[in-house]
Order: sequence, then structure tokens, then C-alpha cells
Amino acid sequence: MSQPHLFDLLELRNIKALIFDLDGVITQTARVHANAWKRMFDAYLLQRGQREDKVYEPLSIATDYRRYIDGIPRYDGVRNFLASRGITLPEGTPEDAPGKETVAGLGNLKNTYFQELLQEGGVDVYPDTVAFAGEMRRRGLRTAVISASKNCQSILAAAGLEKLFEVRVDGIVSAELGLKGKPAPDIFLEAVRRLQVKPEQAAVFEDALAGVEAGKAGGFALVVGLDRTSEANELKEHGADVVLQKIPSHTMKNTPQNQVRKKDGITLPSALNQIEALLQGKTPAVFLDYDGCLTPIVKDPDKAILSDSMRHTLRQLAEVCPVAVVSGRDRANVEKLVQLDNLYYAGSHGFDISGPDNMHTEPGGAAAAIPALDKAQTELNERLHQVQGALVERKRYAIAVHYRNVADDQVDDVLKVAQDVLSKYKELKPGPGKKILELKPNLDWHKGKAVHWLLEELELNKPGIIPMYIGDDLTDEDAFAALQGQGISILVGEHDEETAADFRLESVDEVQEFLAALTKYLKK
Ligand SMILES: O=P(O)(O)OC[C@H]1O[C@H](O[C@H]2O[C@H](CO)[C@@H](O)[C@H](O)[C@H]2O)[C@H](O)[C@@H](O)[C@@H]1O
Repeated sequence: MSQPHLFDLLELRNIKALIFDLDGVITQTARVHANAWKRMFDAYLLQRGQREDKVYEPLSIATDYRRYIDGIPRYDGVRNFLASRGITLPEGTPEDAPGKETVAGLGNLKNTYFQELLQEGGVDVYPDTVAFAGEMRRRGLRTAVISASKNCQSILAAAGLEKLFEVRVDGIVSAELGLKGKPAPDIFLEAVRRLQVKPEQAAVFEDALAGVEAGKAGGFALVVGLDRTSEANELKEHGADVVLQKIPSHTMKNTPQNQVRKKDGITLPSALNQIEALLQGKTPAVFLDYDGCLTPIVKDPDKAILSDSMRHTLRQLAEVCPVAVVSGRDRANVEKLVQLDNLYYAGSHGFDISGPDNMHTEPGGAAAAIPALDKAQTELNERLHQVQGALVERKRYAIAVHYRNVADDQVDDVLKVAQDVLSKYKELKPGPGKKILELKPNLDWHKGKAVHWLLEELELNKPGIIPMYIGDDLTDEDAFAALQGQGISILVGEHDEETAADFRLESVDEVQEFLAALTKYLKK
């Protein structure tokens, strides 16, 4: 059975606060810690073994680190691991010189190594957590970071994340307050106490087994286990309510159609001269429709040629922010029309995606529809080739039956043929457009999903990025709806229905004016 979506769980359980562990959840310092521990212990065990004429098993990051050290206070880690090798040392004091043969002395040496490795390699973050925490804060949830590490503040500073969390309960605070280490829930309970919420109103995000156990023991409303190291079952067994390999972006949760706000496009404010207000200090990830947005609608689809000046504008824009063309056209066709290799292209309404560095993927899973599309294409060609003006345009994952150039009294006949052919294939479904009826794979995939997919894949789901979608057609409504409340959506001209866009531009010329102004603003 599939797990409920994280955002549904947060809503259902009325979560008001989110408590994030640091290492392995926010930052990727677990590896740095593990290496520092290994460097310290292996040298100590070697030296001790030589002294005692004995061989001690060196530290295994895969097993010993996870079992005895990960997620617990530093000196406890020293004691635990040494016990696994049958060694007991005097406790010493926190002031012991790094390397002194005491629990504290070895713990201090590990910390010296950790600082050195941090300086050398910096800190990598998990972008999924950073984007999620930022988004949830903007939505009014409270956030705290917890860590057994006394280096928590310096790690957050190195990663530029100090402001993301309202409360920090780390190894220093724990020592001051005498908080027990995980799997005791003390550190989490102190975080919610400082945020002034109850554990039953808070969710814990943890990657360590001792951490999920602590969350469970603390009576938290939701314990999310982050499976960064293929331990899904163990995380569940130790108390995780849900296990995720990565935190999905909020935009991955589609707004149900009945919750999408729609308006008459004509009433929307113009996006021109609004750039600063629209961006809210962020960098846009720009998604652009092709026909009717970058080129005017023309009678013959082959004549919808991109102007050199629009190409120049797109080239300049792509130098300052990510740009994708999301089109109903065949992906290879739209790539050829645009002729820019620093853009991403989603063709066949998002089923077929390419990008720089030979990126090519088909995320909607439409390959199984190809035989049905092939047969439908043959039949449509046979039945429509004699209708003056009718055009059957095959894309890899769709067929557009064009009737723009068909005499008014024959349009119905063309549509009937298209619907009749469509009815023969359960693999296909109809899709509307401007003077076209499309036969598309019968799958829950569309331009909006492709935009989400690209945001996720290109790691653009982060606080500093705002998605922007510009389009003119009914198929662009899926993308507008998908970005509602989460990005900027701009309708070009008009179509026959109400729109989920928030702004408008009158024409392809205005699109170009807007994109040029956007580029200029971003270059400042
Ligand atoms: O998603 P888009 O990039 O906007 O593509 C939508 C369809 O665009 C093309 O058809 C439309 O533009 C033609 C040329 O201006 C016009 O003749 C036709 O009436 C419009 O529907 C394209 O031919 C289709 O494959 C796309 O699905």
C-alpha cells in the first residue's frame, strides 16, 4: 500500500512545528564525522595494539559507526565504540588535550579532525530538506534544529543556514542542561518546549535509528525517517511513522482541480513592470510554452518560426536563470525550432524531456502508448487525408488533429473521426487545444507534472528560486494550476475558458518585452 503524502500527514495531524536533526537530514556532515572518527580510532587502536601486542579491528563506517556512534553525544560515542573492542578508559574532563588517553581526550581529538576535514571540504546540504524547511516556515510552521554535535552552530554557519531555524538545541545546550542523548527524547522535547508547542503538535525528521526511536519515545505526532543509507526497514522498526528517501517538494503535491482558483483571464493584472514585486528577491526558473507564447499562432504549424530577436532574448535569459520550453509539440521539433542548447525542452506535453549535457528522459511513462498512437495515426491519415485543410500531426507521444484550416461545415466531421479513432484505444485520451483535438497517452501526466518533475530533478525546489510559467493555451492551465500559490503564472492573450494564471501578457511581443526586462533585472 502506498504511503500517504507527507503534506497530507502534516495537515491531517495538525502539525504546527517541525524539528529537524542536523547531520544526515539537513547537512551531509555524517560522512565528515564518520571519517574523523575513523581517523582518530584507527590510529588509537593501532597504537594501543602495538603496545599490547594485540590486533584491534579498525572502525567500520558501515557497521560500527552506525551502531555505536551516529547521532549520539561525542563522549558517549567514544565509550560505546571502545566497549565494542573491550576497552574501558578513564572519563577525563572536557579540558583534556586532544589525544589524551581518556574518553574526553579521544573525543576532543576526533573533534579536531572533524574541524580540519570541515575546513578542507566545506559542508554539503540536502537541498530537499532546506527547500522544505524554508517553504514550511513561509507557511507559518515553526522550525527547530537539533543535534548532538557541539559544532552545530558552526556547521549551520558554514552552510549559510543559520536563519532557517528559530530554535537550536545542540550538544552545547544539551551539556548545559544535562539532557540525555538519543534514544532518550530529551533534545526533541527541549526543542518543542522552546518553540512553545506540544510534542503532539510537532513532527520529527531524523535519519538515525536512535533519532527515530527518540521521536517515538517523546510522543511526537509524526516521526519521519529519512532513509539516506538504505535502512528503511530499520527506521520503521525503530519508530518511524513514515520513511522517505527524500522530502518531496511542496510543489510535488498537486492541488486538486476542485481547489484551483480560476478567473476570467481578461481581469488579470499585467505582468509588465511588476518584475521586482513578482520575484520577491528570488531567482526565477522560467518555463515557457512555445506556440502562442514565443511565436504567434499561424495557420500552418510548420510556419511557427521563432524570430531571431526572440531567440536572442531567450539566449540572454538562459545565461542568468534556468529556462525550459514546455510544449505540446514533438520535443525534437521544438528543439529544432528554438535552436538553443542551454535550455531544457519538454515535448509532447511533458512526456519527453531533454536538456544540456545530453540529458534525455521520458518521465511520464508513455512508451507503452506508442503502438496505439501508431495505429491511430495510420487510421486518422486514411480517414482525413481527403478533408481539405485537415492535418494530422504526429508527435512522439501525441497526435494533434488540426482543423484550423478546415471549412466550418466540415469541422464536426473531422472531430467525429478523431473521437471515433480515439474510442478504439483505451491507451489514449483526448486533449483540447487551439483548433486542434489531441490524442494523448491515457496517463496522469501533463505540463504541470513536467514542470514539477524538472523543478525536482534540477534541484530548483529551494528557497531562493521561484518557478514562473508563461503560456497561452488550455494545456498550459495544468501548469498554472500546479504552480498556484507556489510560483508565478502568466497567461498570454486568451483562450476559451477561465484561467488559473495570476497575471497576463497581451501578446508574443509583450512576452519578449517581459523576458528582456527580466533578464536586465537579473543582470543588475
Ligand atoms: O504547447 P504549445 O507549444 O503551445 O503547443 C501546442 C500546439 O501548438 C501547435 O498548434 C498550435 O499552433 C499552430 C501554429 O501556430 C496552430 O496552427 C494550431 O492551430 C495551434 O493549435 C502544434 O502544432 C501542436 O502540436 C501543439 O500541440
